[in-house]
Amino acid sequence: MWNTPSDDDLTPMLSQYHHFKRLYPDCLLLFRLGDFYELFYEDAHIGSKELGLVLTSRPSGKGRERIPMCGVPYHSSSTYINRLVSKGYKVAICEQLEDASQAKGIVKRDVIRVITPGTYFEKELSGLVCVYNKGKKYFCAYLNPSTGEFVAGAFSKEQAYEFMCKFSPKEVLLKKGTDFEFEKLIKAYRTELDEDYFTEGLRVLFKDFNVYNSKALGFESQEELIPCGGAYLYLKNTQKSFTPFVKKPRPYADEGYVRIDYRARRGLELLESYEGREDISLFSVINRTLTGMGKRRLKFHILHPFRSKERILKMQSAVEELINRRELLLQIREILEDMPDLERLTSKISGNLATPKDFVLLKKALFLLADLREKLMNVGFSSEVLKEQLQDMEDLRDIALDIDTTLVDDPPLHLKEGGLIKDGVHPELDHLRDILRNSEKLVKEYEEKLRKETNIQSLKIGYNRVMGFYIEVTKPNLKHVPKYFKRRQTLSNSERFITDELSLMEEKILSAQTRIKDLEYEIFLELKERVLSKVENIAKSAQAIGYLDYIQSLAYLALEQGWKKPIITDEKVIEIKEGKHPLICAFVKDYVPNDTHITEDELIIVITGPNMAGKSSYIRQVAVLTLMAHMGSFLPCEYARIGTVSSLHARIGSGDMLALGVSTFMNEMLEVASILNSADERSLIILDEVGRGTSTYDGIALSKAILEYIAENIKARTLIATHYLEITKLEERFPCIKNYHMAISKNQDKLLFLYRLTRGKAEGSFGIEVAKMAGLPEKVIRRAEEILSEYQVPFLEKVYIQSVHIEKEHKWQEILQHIESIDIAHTTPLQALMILSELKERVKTLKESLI
Ligand SMILES: Nc1ncnc2c1ncn2[C@@H]1O[C@H](COP(=O)(O)OP(=O)(O)OP(=O)(O)O)[C@@H](O)[C@H]1O
Repeated sequence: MWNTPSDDDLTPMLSQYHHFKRLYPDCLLLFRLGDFYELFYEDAHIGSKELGLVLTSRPSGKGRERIPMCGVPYHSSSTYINRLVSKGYKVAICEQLEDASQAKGIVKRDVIRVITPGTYFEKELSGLVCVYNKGKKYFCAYLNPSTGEFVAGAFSKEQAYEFMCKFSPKEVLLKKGTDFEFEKLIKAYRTELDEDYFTEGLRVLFKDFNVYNSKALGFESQEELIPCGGAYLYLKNTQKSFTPFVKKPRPYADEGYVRIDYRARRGLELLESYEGREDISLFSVINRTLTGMGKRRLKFHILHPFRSKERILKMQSAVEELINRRELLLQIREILEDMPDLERLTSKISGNLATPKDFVLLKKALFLLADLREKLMNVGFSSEVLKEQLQDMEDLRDIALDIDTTLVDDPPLHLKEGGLIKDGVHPELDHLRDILRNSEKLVKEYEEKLRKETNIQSLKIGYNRVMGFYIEVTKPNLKHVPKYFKRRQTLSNSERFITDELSLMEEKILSAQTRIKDLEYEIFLELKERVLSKVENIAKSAQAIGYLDYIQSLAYLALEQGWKKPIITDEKVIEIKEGKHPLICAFVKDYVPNDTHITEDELIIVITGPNMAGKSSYIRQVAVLTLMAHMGSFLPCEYARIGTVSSLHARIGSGDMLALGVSTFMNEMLEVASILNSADERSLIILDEVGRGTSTYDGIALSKAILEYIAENIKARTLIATHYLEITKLEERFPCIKNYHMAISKNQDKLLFLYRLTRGKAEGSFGIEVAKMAGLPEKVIRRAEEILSEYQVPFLEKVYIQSVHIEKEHKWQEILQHIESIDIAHTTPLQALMILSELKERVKTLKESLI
C-alpha cells in the first residue's frame, strides 16, 4: 500500500500526485508536468537507476522536506516506457487533461493508461496468460493484444504449464492463491486478481462481444471462459480508451495439432537455444518469412504441427505448388517483402495509438494486399490451402483510397501538430488555409498602407510568440506615429505598437490556425472510424497473408536447400535416408547424414557410443525432422517416409530444469514420469541418457525398466541414447528393440568420430579417450587408466562391469533358489544327475559371462 503523509500541508500538485499513487500503488507513476513526465519519491530512485536519469528534488510543501524527482521529456517518453516495461515494471501514465494556461486552479489530470509487461501492445509481444483454477482443473486463456489472438481451454495442472510455455507470455494473471509456480519455467510478471474480477470480466466480455453464453463462442462450459473474462477486463482496465482490437475468444484446439511437451520445445531448441538465443534455434534456420504475420505463423506451427495426415498433405501440396511455380513464388515474395505488419497496425488503430504515419503504412499495406490479390486471382491456384487464403484476402482498396485522398503522404509524427489532411478534402479547411496563406500577403499590404499613411519608410510589421503582431518604428520617426497606434514595448532604438486593425487580423489568423488543427483532428477521427468499421475484414486478410507467407517460406527454403518432400503415412514408421539436422548442420561443417529405420517391428532404437559420438544430435534429428514433416515442410534428406505422430516427448539435456528447485535426478524422473503417463502408442519419444543422475546400478535398472515399460505398455516409437551397454541386452528379449551405435575408429590410440549410425551395440564408452581429447592433465589421464586397468578388462568401461555384476548376482540367487527348491525325497537318481548337470552348466555360463 502506498503510504502517504497527511495531504494537508502538501503542495496541491503533490497532493494530486498522492491521490493517483494511492490508486496505482504497484505502478511507477509517470506524472505529466508541462513537457515532462516526472517520477517522484521511490519511483524517482527507480527511474534514476533503471533509466540513468539525473535525480533532482523539489519542495513538497510548507515546512516540509524536498522530495526526490526525475523526469523524461514527453516527446521521447515511449523509449523510456519501453525500457521500464521490458525490465518488468508496470507504468501508469498520468496525463494533463487540460491546457495549463486555461486551467482554473490545479490542472485536471487522470491516469489514462497502465502499461504492463503483457499489455504493451505497440511492441511485438507475447501477451498474457490468465489462469483460473478450480480443484484439479486449470482454466487458462491466452490473449495477445498485439494481434488480437484470444484462445482458452480447460487443462490439468501439467497441461496448464504446457499451455503457458507454448505461448511464453510476458505476464501471467492468476486467481489469488492459485498454486501455479510458473516462475520456475518462464520469466513473466505475476499479477493476482480477486475472484470477483473474473465474474465481472465475464459479464463485460459477454456484453462487449454481444453473446449470452459460452456455447455461442464454441465453448463447452462457461468455466472455460472465466479466464477470458479476467484477461479481457484486465486489458480494458489497464488500457482504458486505448484497448486494442481483440478477436472473439475461441477454444484452444490442441487436438488438431501434434502435442509438443515443453521439454521438447526447450530440448530441441525450437524457438530459442538453451541460453535463450533466438538466432540459434530451429526457427531461425528455417525462417524465410517476410512479414510479421508470417513469422508469427511459422513460430506457431513449429509448436503446433498438424496432426492429421490429410492436413499435412494439404499443406504439402500448397508448398509444392509454389515450388513448382517458381516465378510466381518470387513475385509473391517481392510483394510480401514490402508488406507492413497489418495485424499490429490494426491493434494500434483500434487502441487509439496509431499515429498518422501508421495510417499511411496501413494504406501501403492495403494497396499491396489489393495488388497481391489481383495478381493471384489472375493466375489462380490449384491447391486447396492456397485457394482458401486467396478467398480470405479481401479487396480493401477503398479504405486505402480513402486514406490516400484524406491524408498527406508524409504526415507529421503527432496527431495534433496539424498539416496531415490533404487540400480539397474539406471546404472549410481549404478556406481557412487560404486565409492563412493570404494572411502574409494581407499583413504586407497593411504594412505598405501604414508606411504611406505615416510617411515612415522604415516602419515594419513583425511577429513573435509572446507579443503576437506588432508595428515597429525607430526612435527618430516616433514623432510621425499617429494617435491610434497603441504602444506595446520600448526597445533601445525603437518602439513597438499595435492597432485595432492589426489586432483583428491577428485574431483571424490565430483562430484560423486553431480551427484548422481542430478540423484536421475531426477529419482524422472520422477517417479512423471508417477504417475501424473494416477492422475485422483487415484482420481476416492479415491472417491469410500470414498463411501465404508461411507457405512461401517453406517453399523457398525447400528450393534453396534442395530438400525433399516426405511421404506421409498413418503407418507407425519413420524411415529417413541421409537425413540431416537442419540446426546442427547449419553450424557444423561436414555434417554426416544418417539413416533412420523405425517400423512397427523395430519400434525402439537404443543408441550407444562414446561421448561426443553424435548420439544426442542423432535422436534430436529424428525428432526435428518428424516435427517438420508435420508442418508440411520438405526435409533435408534423400528420402523420407514419416508416419504421423500424436505427440512428441523429449527428455534431453541436464540442468535445464534446475530452476524447478528439485535435484537434477528428481527432475529427470519427474520428466520421465510425465512422459510415461502421457505418451500413447502414436507418440514419438526421445530419451537422452536417462538415469545418469543417480548411481550406475540404479541408472541401469531404471533405464531398462523404462524401456521395458515402453515396449510392453506404450508401444510408442522411441529413440534412446545411452552409455549403459547393459541396456543393449534388451534386444534379445524384445524383438521390437534394436541396437545401434555411433561408429568410431581408433587410429594409434586416438579416437576418430565417424558420426555414422551403425547396427549393433558400441564397444565401450571410451570416456578416458574423450577426456584426453578434451585436454585433461596428463597426470589425471594416466591415473584414470591405472584405475581402469585394475578391472583388467581393457576397453570395457566400469559401467559395463558393474552392470554385469548385478546381473550375475541375480543369476547366482536364482541358482541357489533352485538348489533350495529340490525335493530330494522325491527325486530319482536319474533326475538328480540331470539336475546336477544343468546346475553345472548354469554355473559355467555364469562364470564365462564376465567378458
Ligand atoms: N552427424 C554429425 N556429423 C558431424 N558432426 C556431428 C554429427 N553429429 C554430431 N556431431 C558433432 O559432435 C558433437 C557431439 O555430438 P553429441 O552431443 O550428439 O554427442 P553425444 O554422443 O550425445 O555425446 P555425449 O554422450 O557426451 O552427450 C556435436 O556438437 C557436433 O559438433
